[in-house]
Amino acid sequence: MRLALNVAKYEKILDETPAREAVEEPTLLRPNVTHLRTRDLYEGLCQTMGSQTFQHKDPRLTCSYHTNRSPYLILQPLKKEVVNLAPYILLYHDFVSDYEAEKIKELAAPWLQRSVVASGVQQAKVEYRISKSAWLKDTADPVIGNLDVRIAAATGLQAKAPYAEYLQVVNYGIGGHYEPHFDHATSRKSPLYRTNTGNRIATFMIYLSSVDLGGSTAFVYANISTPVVKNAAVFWWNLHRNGEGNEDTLHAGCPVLVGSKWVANKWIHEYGQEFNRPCGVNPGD
Ligand SMILES: O=C(O)CCC(=O)C(=O)O
Ligand SMILES: [Fe+2]
Repeated sequence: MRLALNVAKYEKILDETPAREAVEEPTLLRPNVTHLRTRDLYEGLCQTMGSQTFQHKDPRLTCSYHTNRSPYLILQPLKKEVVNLAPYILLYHDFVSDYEAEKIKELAAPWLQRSVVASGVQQAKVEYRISKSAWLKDTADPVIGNLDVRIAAATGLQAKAPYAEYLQVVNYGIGGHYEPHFDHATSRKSPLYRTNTGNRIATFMIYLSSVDLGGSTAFVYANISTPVVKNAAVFWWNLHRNGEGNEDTLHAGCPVLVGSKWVANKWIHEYGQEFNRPCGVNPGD
């Protein structure tokens, strides 16, 4: 009885509702920007999710214990994997412990906000970066302060403000991604220069979670993607020794298909590193 009444009720509503005009779906056009022309490469790399096996082809892509002549690392060497030579990309396995990864996420969680990117002199929310992020000062907790010490030991660079940015913690939900971009500023007007410490010479990015599917970091021109290896950290130089941006570092955070992805970024700036990474004039270095 109830069912029959419902059917009659909804048929009446349908009869009375004017037919909706066909809605034309807007076509999503990809802007004609150089790095977006690499879209197909990017999507291909996201689909292979770090399964490239170049390691077998080049003996210079090694795994080793890394002490960097630092007393800190002699006691606790890092597991370093050379993932790519040009651009130079390293993966440090087990760079943080499970406890540290959980602590960093716990400290960041209350402060997460929609991520932004540098847009001219300002910062803007854009649809090509879908995630939430928060900044953590080294004084927020001993775990964060210790991390700076370890990053400095691994890279031989100064990792504390103002020579580096605070730690940026990023969370991507399902569908979260960051399309191909450079970490360094490509314009002198960028807000990155506000601290007067130059451009971002290097990126040190720690994976604080694993992901069930998707989410690898794709290096478009290097033609590799690094899978999300929990507790591992990726390092690369954004700038050549002559201070110019290395365009081969174009990279992306692939869409997360299943799971929740967490990373922490430490961006190291040029100034203060003069004796740690001396300048050079060769545009290839
Ligand atoms: O999430 C990733 O794998 C890459 C993130 C990234 O490139 C960035 O935050 O600048
Ligand atoms: Fe990036």
